[in-house]
Amino acid sequence: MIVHPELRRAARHARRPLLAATLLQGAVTLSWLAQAVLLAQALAAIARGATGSLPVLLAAVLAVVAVRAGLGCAQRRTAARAGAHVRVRLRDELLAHLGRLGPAQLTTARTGAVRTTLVDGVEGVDAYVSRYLPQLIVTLAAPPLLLAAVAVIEPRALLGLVPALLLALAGPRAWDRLLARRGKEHWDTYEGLGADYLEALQGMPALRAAGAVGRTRRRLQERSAQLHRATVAKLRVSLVDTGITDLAIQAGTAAGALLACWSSVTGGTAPAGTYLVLLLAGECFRPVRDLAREWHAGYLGVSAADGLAALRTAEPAVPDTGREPAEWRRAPRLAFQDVEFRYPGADGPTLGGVTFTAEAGRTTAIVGPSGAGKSTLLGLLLRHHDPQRGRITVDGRDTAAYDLDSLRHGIAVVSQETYLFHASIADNLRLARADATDEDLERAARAAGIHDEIAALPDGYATVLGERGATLSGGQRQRLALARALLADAPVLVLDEATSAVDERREADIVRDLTAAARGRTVLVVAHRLAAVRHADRIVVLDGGRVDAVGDHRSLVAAGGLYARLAEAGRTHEKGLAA
Ligand SMILES: Nc1ncnc2c1ncn2[C@@H]1O[C@H](COP(=O)(O)OP(=O)(O)OP(=O)(O)O)[C@@H](O)[C@H]1O
Repeated sequence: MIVHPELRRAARHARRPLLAATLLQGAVTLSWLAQAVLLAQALAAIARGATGSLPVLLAAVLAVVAVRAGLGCAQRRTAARAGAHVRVRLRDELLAHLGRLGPAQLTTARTGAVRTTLVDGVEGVDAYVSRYLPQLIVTLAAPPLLLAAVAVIEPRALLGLVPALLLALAGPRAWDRLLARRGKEHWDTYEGLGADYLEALQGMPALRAAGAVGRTRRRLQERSAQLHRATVAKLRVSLVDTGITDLAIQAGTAAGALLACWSSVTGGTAPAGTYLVLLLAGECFRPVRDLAREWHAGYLGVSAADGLAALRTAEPAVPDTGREPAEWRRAPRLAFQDVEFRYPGADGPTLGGVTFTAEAGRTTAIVGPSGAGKSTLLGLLLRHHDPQRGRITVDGRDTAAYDLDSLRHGIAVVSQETYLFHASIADNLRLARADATDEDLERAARAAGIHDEIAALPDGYATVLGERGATLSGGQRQRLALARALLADAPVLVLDEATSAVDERREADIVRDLTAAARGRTVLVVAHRLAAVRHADRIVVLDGGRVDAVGDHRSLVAAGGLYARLAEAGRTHEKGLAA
């Protein structure tokens, strides 16, 4: 009888249907009581030899059975509706919260584990809330009423029923803590296995290339065995629970019946009363038995409750307290002022006092060696984290002053890791703008250098892409993601190695077309290959988390610093490839 606060909270999403389901469950229980009364009267009539009233009594029993069938049906429908409501609201709430948490959370949580909580955990909550909770309320309310009825007819029967009922309800509580612990262990193992499988499936090409498929299979087998052991450990405790309840039910029913028979033999109770007590003794325990059954259905919800609570209450890496809508009339100017940032738990700062501006409506490139902090800068602009010192302003206002959703909406991003969904090309593009016309899609695709390839497909823009865009090449995926970002029509466009999978010739063409298509927007580009950014209005050279130099291609090459060395290294690499 574990009532986790998270599950109580979830139940609030469907107060009314749950109340209706509980009342209907109560009515079902009352119908059993009515049936017991009628059967007791029929049995007493048979004992007396007064069979004249039997047809009426038996017809009444049949009517009660029919009514109960109807009530049961309505109860299950109402409970299913309540459960579905809880599921939808809970998933929606969790997804919205995950969206607010941003990528910072997803670098610490495993995707497979989050998926298990969102899908299986929420299913478990549905069963707990819609089936277990109504039965729990009925189980707490009905037996006292039945005991009161028995007390009126034969108080001595209570000597057997009350202790047994108390044992059936309170006995298993001694194991609640252990059961909760085992449940948590089981859930953690289950979540871990889900995450392991997802990772193995997604990383199958890498595993195959590394010849590590066999090793991974053995590791997954061991994890499955671990889950089996956790399930058995949990079942053992659960079985003790059920055993105690069953024992109490059997003993209580037998003791109640014996006491009623003894009372009848000694002339203390009339036959009708004895039959009624015999039948009511069984009815006292019916809700307890039903509760044990529903417990097994809703148990997964109890196990998942901690994980759900952790997900729902996870603190975003940045506070969303800004109220200003990011609705810039013109492309805004971006300014980084003495920005210092250290990742949580990192030894030293990743950025140590970065200052530069990206002028409104211009293209600014950020270049530098691997690990210089380029992606980190872009992450700070999008407020995946906040800097510990310094400011980042957009259109003269601190990024923290903007409403987080609208800030991120105003900045379209294409990163190295594009994400395409198992849907048509058009649907993938329209994620950026649901009301975009076919002409809009085509214009964006042309600018991103992918239109001709889409048009050559038999189904064109209606072509369904495999999961993560599996049916496209890396370069095509990137260009589609670029088209999507252009379609978003955001005043700021951020490209983080957005063309890294495209060949160098193509990259130069795309960047030229893109610059034309993005004219009027403020564009921030990070690229390894300097050829992709040499035409940028301004180039910021970052090294070891500090700005090494700022200028245009010509002046930076002339200055002969890090940029010139990077440009030289790029040229040597190109020659090497050409040779
Ligand atoms: N989530 C994180 N937690 C801790 N450290 C991180 C995290 N992300 C990046 N770093 C560290 O911050 C430093 C800068 O990383 P960043 O990705 O910003 O560099 P970059 O210049 O974009 O590199 P590249 O050109 O290779 O993409 C690196 O040393 C990296 O290890």
